[in-house]
Amino acid sequence: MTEFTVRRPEEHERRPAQSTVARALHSPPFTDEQWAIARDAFPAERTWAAFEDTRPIGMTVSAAVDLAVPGGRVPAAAVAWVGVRADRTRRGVVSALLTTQLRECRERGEPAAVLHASEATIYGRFGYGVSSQVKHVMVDRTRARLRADVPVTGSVRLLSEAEARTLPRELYARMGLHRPGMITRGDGWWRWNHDRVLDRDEYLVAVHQDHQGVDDGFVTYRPRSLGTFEQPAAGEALDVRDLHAANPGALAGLYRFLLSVDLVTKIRLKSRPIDEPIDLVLENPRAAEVMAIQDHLWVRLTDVAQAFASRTYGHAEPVVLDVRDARLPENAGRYRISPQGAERTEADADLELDVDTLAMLYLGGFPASTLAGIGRIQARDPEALTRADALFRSATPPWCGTDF
Ligand SMILES: CC(=O)SCCNC(=O)CCNC(=O)[C@H](O)C(C)(C)COP(=O)(O)OP(=O)(O)OC[C@H]1O[C@@H](n2cnc3c(N)ncnc32)[C@H](O)[C@@H]1OP(=O)(O)O
Repeated sequence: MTEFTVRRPEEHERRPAQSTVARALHSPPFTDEQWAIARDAFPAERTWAAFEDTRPIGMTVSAAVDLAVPGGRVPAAAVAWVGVRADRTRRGVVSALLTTQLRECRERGEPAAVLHASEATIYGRFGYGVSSQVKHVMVDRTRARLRADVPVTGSVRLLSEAEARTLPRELYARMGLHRPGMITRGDGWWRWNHDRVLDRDEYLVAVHQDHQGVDDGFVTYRPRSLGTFEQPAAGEALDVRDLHAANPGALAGLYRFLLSVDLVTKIRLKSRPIDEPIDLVLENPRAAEVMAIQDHLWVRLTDVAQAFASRTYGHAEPVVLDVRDARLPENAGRYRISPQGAERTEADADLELDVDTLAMLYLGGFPASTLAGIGRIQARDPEALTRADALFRSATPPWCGTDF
């Protein structure tokens, strides 16, 4: 088996390394135009590549973001572009890359790494756990009518091409990280995931403005013909890519707008919050069908003590967790969690769990009692599960809302 080394790519090696991952993800290598954006969006100082001699065979990269956690936020690494050449898989390349990246993340003072997984079987072994789920919803517009009691708090306007580039950025920043799991979006994110996509795929942007004239929500969407030779009159589907609203009125206004677009028979909303009430605003809730529920944000706590210190807790008697972490053993040990915060302790543990399961608990997406019920938490004191449920609960289910 060939040897490989993990290191930062030299400047001239970055594009070949990135193209290796593009190939692993079954995409063509980057064009000059794509690379001009990608080279800034995925910074050199946050890239690791694996080389056989001078030939790249795998890569991972991350962007610096803030991650919203219950009651606060933490600096985090948003990991992307993980891949290994198809003829060099299953020989430990990604294990070496991700272990290096996780250690760097911890040393850099980022207590969490986050990602969206191509497959749900890859990342658990590296200590990542599913922290939020999403639903994909298809609305049958031919049967969907808004209930009369859905509030009207403003109006919606379509943006010009120039506004479509700038206004969503300002709005997203102004709305803030209002749910655990949300992340900040840097300039590189907007150039790669928004501007480039508007140009390439002809997305449109609509903005909701309240009665006081304040913009408070936006949706990025595009029409897609459903017509075929057999069914030429199938109409259009509206594919919703990005939808954020600062309040329920703005959300309802954006739904109202999408439902009003002529010639449309289907509205496809991808990766929406589990608790989003798109069905409940309709006279016939079954006109909004959940097509899939999926894992979305995977979190890896690289510095458990710092991560614990960065969030707030609900009201309950304290609980002591014994955390196992073979890959980053500095995290292993017992932590006492109380409404006042978290601290290392020598006290006996109430609950034992691996660090990937801790990630499921951390943002409040999965109750400790559920995780114990499926064997992911070992409870020495079953009463402690009720306390942990209350301590780790989040006011809203976590949702990332940003693809990266
Ligand atoms: C955040 C993102 O970018 S998600 C995108 C991830 N990339 C892709 O899906 C692109 C296509 N796939 C690939 O490039 C590679 O197969 C990768 C990155 C998934 C895995 O890379 P490899 O170098 O083969 O992984 P490596 O050899 O280190 O395997 C480590 C372990 O994970 C297991 N593993 C690796 N890939 C998978 C998989 N897809 N499903 C299940 N298990 C896997 C291996 O069997 C091995 O298990 P072991 O520790 O019990 O022996």
